[in-house]
Amino acid sequence: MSFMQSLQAAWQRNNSLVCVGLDPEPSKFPEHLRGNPDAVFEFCRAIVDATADLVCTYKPQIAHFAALRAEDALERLIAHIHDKHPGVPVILDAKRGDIGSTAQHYVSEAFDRYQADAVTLNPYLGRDSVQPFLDRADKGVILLCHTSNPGAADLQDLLVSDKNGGGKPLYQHVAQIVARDWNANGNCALVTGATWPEQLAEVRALVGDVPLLVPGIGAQGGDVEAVVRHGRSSNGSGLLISSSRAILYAGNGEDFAQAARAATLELRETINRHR
Ligand SMILES: O=c1ccn([C@@H]2O[C@H](COP(=O)(O)O)[C@@H](O)[C@H]2O)c(=O)[nH]1
Repeated sequence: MSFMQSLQAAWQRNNSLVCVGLDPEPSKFPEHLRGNPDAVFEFCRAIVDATADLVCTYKPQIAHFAALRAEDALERLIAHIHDKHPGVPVILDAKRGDIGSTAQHYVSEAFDRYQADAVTLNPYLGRDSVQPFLDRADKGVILLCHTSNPGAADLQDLLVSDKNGGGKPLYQHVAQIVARDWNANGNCALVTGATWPEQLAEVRALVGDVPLLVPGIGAQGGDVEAVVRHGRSSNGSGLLISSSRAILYAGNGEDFAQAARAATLELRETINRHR
């Protein structure tokens, strides 16, 4: 099954638009895991096993593993998700982007080494930097459009001129070229931050039913109701609403995974109330 088919199936099967972000931070782990040499894997595996029936995707952020020299834990974690929770796609949040020859290695990193189903990319280097990913029609290609951070406006809101002399913000141009030109294989999605609901609505209006990965609720303070109202697709779906810290660190005792489950359940219900 392709990423898009798995995503559609997971949206329906789990009645969920929740994407749980897997961002391990050992200083926030519960006491009983602290001395464990495999704590990163054990922590993330417990979260996954406690939430897999409530989510549409998982999104491990690669820097959180690489900084800890825990890339092998990330490989094992993704293998575990595929093995024990088949049908829940994994997005490698890597935000890659480079010239074509190097991009091929990033393709291999995401899809061969880590066996991810989709990867986040920075579109700033242009079409040829993304093409090797687009060519993997079975894999998801998720392009930064309007990110959730305060500095997103510094560059992404700058007006760019089109061929007819009209102007529009860069993020709208990204949304349009991805939906119109880069999505020939139907495997593209866009990152649009929850903290910018107006821009989210503008992107949705430009891209039809292209899926939107929406980080920025929970710890970053985005409003779930506004995200759903502005971002849902024509059938009340089309969103991967991502939360990491608010779910991972909902509890810090021995029952941390159950606390994460309760937080995921609550988020799923809040989202579904507004769909
Ligand atoms: O625009 C973006 C793109 C990616 N992220 C990533 O999502 C999570 C958010 O974590 P929270 O704890 O839910 O705030 C994190 O991995 C970021 O690198 C983003 O926040 N905004």
